[in-house]
Amino acid sequence: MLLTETVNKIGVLDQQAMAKAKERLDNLIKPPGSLGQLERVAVRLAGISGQPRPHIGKRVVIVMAGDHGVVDEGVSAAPRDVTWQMLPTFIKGVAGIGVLARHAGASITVVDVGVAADVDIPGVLKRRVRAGTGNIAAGPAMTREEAVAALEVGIDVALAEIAGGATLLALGDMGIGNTTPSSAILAVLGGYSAGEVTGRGTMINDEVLEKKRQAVARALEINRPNPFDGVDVLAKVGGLEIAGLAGVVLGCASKRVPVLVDGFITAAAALIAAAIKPEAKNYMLASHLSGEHGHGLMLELLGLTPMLHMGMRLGEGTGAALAMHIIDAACRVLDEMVTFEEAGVMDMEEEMLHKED
Ligand SMILES: Cc1cc2ncn([C@H]3O[C@H](COP(=O)(O)O)[C@@H](O)[C@H]3O)c2cc1C
Ligand SMILES: O=C(O)c1cccnc1
Repeated sequence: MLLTETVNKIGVLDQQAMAKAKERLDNLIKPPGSLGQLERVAVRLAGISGQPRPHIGKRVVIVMAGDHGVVDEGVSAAPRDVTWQMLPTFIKGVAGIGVLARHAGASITVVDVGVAADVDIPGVLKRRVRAGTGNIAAGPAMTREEAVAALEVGIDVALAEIAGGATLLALGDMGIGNTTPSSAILAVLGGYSAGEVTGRGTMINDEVLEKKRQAVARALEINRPNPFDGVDVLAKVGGLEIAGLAGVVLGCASKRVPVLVDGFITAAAALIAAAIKPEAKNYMLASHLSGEHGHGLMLELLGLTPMLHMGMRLGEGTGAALAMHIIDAACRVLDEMVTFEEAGVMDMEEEMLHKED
């Protein structure tokens, strides 16, 4: 089975490459640690790739799309059909992710893992496991077999991109209603109540927010997901695009390729991947802190520090695409800055010794 095979390949970070990267950063012509998180990102990339001076070349944003039965509860400000209607705009490069991916030199791969409408959109990879999930406020989102199939779609897509030369993948989501299952996932895996994790998604009003909280509470009550079984949580209160994205994380981790987590929905997918295989967290980088309430709690559970604080709350992979600029900057600093020795600049320790003389 592709899932088991992939999970078994996921291991620890390369400590030797990290130590070498850290040593070089400490010897560059600057006070130690003065480039802050940029340095920590560079060290993490070294540990992921196993290269003391990592190079990021081809990068791809993978946008997974799926629909959600829970939309019937009136939890979103947008109608279900917006899910499929957005897909051609991704392909044309005119949506938020189109612009930001282009700006970051990334291509976009759009995958239909579970759109409800009977449509075929040119340019979209059709890997539909089922036409939308069941309503989680009334029963499970999908069967365990469907959850595994959707996870494997994600693994398959990630492995194909990596085989095609991608050295960095970013997660993007499209699915009206998907902040509801994402809230439910956070509640189960973080041990929170529905009230603590449910936010405004597409900027819903107070009345809709209350309905959404109740839908999340009912989803937890009716389905009783097992927090120690990531696939069970995914099948009972997840989503098809969330499953696909969790699969992308596992695929990247199995190939030692860094994966950029975007906002609330992709972080829910990252939580599922981490519940399936805790070491998968090693290969994740948090791009930004979303404006969606609860995203910070997810990143905390994952042990990730976001690079950007932009108040973005769109999804689609937009925050992840923007953070690619930081990834590039981190690699270039590590590779292109010179050491005290290379520059013939007296290093700080040496100077201290002189002062003591
Ligand atoms: C036009 C439009 C474009 C989007 N692109 C991403 N989302 C984001 O909003 C949705 C989640 O919010 P909720 O759970 O409140 O429905 C997802 O599709 C997510 O990708 C969009 C939403 C809309 C309306
Ligand atoms: O954090 C996100 O990515 C997000 C938040 C609200 C709606 N859609 C996406």
